[in-house]
Amino acid sequence: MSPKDWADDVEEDEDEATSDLAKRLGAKLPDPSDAEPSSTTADSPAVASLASRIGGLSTDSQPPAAAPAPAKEKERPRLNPQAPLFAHSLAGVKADRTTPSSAPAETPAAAAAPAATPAPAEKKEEKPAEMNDDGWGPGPTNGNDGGGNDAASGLISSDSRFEVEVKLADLQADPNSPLYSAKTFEELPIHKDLLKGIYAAGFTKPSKIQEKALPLLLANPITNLIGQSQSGTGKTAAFTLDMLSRVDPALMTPQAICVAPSRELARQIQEVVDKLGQFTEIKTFLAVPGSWQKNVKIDKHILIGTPGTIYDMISRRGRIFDEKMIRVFVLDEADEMIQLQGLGDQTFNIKKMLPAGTQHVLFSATFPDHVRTFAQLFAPNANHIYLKQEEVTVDAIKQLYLVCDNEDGKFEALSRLYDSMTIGQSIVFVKRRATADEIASRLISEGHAVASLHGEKETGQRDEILDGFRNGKTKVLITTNVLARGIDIQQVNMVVNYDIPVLGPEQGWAVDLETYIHRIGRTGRFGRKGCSVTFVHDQRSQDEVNDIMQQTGRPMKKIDASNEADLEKLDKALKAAMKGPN
Ligand SMILES: Nc1ncnc2c1ncn2[C@@H]1O[C@H](COP(=O)(O)OP(=O)(O)OP(=O)(O)O)[C@@H](O)[C@H]1O
Repeated sequence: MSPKDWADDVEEDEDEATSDLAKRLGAKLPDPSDAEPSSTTADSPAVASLASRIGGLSTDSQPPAAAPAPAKEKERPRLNPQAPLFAHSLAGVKADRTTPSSAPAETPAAAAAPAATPAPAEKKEEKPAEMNDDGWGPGPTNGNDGGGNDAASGLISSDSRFEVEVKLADLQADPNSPLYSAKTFEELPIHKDLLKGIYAAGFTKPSKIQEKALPLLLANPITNLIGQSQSGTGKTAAFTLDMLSRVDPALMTPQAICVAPSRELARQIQEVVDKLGQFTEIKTFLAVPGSWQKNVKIDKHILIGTPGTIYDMISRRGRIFDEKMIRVFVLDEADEMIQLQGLGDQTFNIKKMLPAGTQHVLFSATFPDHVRTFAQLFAPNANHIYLKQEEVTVDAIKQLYLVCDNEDGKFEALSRLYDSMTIGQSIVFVKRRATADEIASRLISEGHAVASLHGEKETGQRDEILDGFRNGKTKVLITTNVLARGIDIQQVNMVVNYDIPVLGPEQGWAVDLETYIHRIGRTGRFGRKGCSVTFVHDQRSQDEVNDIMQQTGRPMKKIDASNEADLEKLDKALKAAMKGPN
């Protein structure tokens, strides 16, 4: 894999800052091939080096978040008491809104895992890799969305239960669901103009992560937050409402930055911020390559973008925006954003330039143990909301694997799936860009509405392809890891892992569990159901699937592409997934 290929999956079109990073990464990265990178796991020396760099950051001596250094704080802009959202809307300071009585304390200990994990239902004994004979495996081994009730938790476990419909309201009333909420948005410390935006977006109740994170995020004094919640459970709205609450609309300069690993995700986040903030005066700016001009100041309140571009802007020392005005720094997909071989360098470089007292907010569906250490160094004294390992995947996503004869048999199986299934929309993940293009053109020649998207395409073309998929013009998107994280398209009811994601050579090409979890999380969003189908074509890929089952503690049902009964069941499951929870 060439250094460029390794780096450019996520930042391929970044400018100088990225090429510099790519050069530096290049020195360490072997295996020239055209594979798209998976997020990489830093090994111990890397951890040590990163930790030492964090230790040397000028802002590292960030005060305990709850008590920003007074001297530095004085340099910061003064609050505008007239600002409609700022200050008055924040938790604990809004006189006319009662702070929720159950708002968690501000100490990390008080906000640790239990905050995200209400009294767990009685656990069943785990038997990760065993299958039932009923064709679709057992219900959840332990769970967070149905307490073992297949109808509520996922797709089907027997035909008799297949028709049971579970509504979003049911899921939000189930204490074991990540969508559960004991509260309403009104009970949370959110300004009325933002409430209007929330209701206009169609949200009626907060999800668990929103309910838990918002009081912590909005409390004063400002405290950092590291928040983990399953894919598709509403993390974006949680950090978006924090940014919207903390900027002063009267100050026409960026005051919050959100970084994401891909331009597609940055665009999507910008849409969410614009939607939730539509009844405010707050404006956003998309900071991706080509979107800004040197020496032209940005007068918008919230910057959302990829880290190479934002670092490039910020390193121009006030000519694009004044970094001293930044109050909130959000890392979406934070585990990826702080990994050394991913986007870590630029993210750390941005952090170094921000004033003391900036709130650091890190969100992801995955925080592997070694990354938690980084995260805690990056966001000192943060409140933590972590999931237990067995809670990381949602049961609403039925995980299957499909056995093919060999590598060539994978395309035949895929083609068969699309010929015989009633598939709404689906995303197929492959390792190499060339494979994405090749599969797309073969499926197109068979008459399917397919597109491919990867890091080598022009940025404008990438936007057009994703928009086409979002609005249903294309039904199948063949892509690489560039879309593995964050992309939210509710009608996607199937994810195919045509190639199983693996880590780099330094990790012995081991299964990339985090990428697997994020990939399958493109379906089954916010209470909807979905299927993931992982292709197995030899002993190695079978071992990888076994490894995934073992690590997630979730069984995966084996399906045979040549078995009509299996295909029929998959078809039924996909049809159920298309109904959605509402
Ligand atoms: N309170 C809510 N009520 C109803 N829908 C919601 C609510 N909060 C978020 N959603 C919807 O849920 C979907 C998933 O949300 P979002 O994209 O924020 O998930 P996420 O947790 O960031 O997932 P990922 O880990 O994949 O990035 C979105 O379509 C969003 O509009």
